[in-house]
Amino acid sequence: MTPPVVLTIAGSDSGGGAGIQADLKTFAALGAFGVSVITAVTAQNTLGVTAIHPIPIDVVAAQLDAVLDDFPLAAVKVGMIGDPAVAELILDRADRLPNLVVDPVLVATSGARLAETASVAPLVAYPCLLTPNRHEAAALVGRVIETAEEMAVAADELVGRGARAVVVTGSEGAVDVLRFDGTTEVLRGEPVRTENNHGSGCTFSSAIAVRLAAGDPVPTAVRNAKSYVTAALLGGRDWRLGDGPGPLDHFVF
Ligand SMILES: Nc1ncnc2c1ncn2[C@@H]1O[C@H](COP(=O)(O)OP(=O)(O)OP(=O)(O)O)[C@@H](O)[C@H]1O
Ligand SMILES: Cc1ncc(COP(=O)(O)O)c(N)n1
Repeated sequence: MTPPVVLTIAGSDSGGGAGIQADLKTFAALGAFGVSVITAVTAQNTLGVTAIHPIPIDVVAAQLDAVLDDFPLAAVKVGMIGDPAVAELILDRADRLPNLVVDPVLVATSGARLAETASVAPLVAYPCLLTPNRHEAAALVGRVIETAEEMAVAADELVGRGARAVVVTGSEGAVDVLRFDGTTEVLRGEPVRTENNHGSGCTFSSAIAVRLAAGDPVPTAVRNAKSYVTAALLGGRDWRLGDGPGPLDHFVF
């Protein structure tokens, strides 16, 4: 059977745990055919990021148009975009990008800055499904976010700016807050004790995109994606890949 085609527009992680590599593994694990538009090449491993090379905007646009000219897309995930021009490009082609999920990647788990807040700002006002972690949500609304209540207020504020739905993720505590269609849902997952969480946000947003492509309504897609991330965290809990925070086991099933 022909699988749904899901696109990732994101940066490459040479360490294979986050970015394009995590996205394509997630798509494959969950039954979608992945296509990709690379916005930046990072030299990265589990210990940190040593170089970032943004791809020239005309090459980013050429990749996107090559994909759009030949594939029927069922969903699109956006990750690291180092340049506001990439956000403008996505907005320009948005009517051909269904089920748009935007992970506003700003800082890697290792602490390295991957993008400026201004580079994702144009997309935040578009009716997409936005998946900031607490720190990214804080950067977007301009104040510190700690509690689930503060996550809910921030999610509501971001919906007010134009997002269709917002999930603020809580990392290790496994408490996420979804704001969609006038209601707030607090999702309490199983906290996994692990060092290996590199790429959890990339994996989560990619899994949401696949579930939307499969026809799940937004709240179901988010819950299913969360279950998948928990399973992938549990699967990779005891392996050692690199000396720093390692990747998840995307093929845990
Ligand atoms: N240790 C953990 N145990 C259970 N769930 C976790 C854990 N760490 C992250 N998660 C879940 O993973 C998903 C992704 O959230 P997270 O906050 O880690 O994203 P992120 O910080 O943006 O990740 P990244 O920086 O890798 O993009 C959320 O559903 C979150 O609850
Ligand atoms: C290319 C790229 N995209 C996204 C992330 C965020 O993932 P994490 O916060 O787990 O490092 C990353 N490290 N690298």
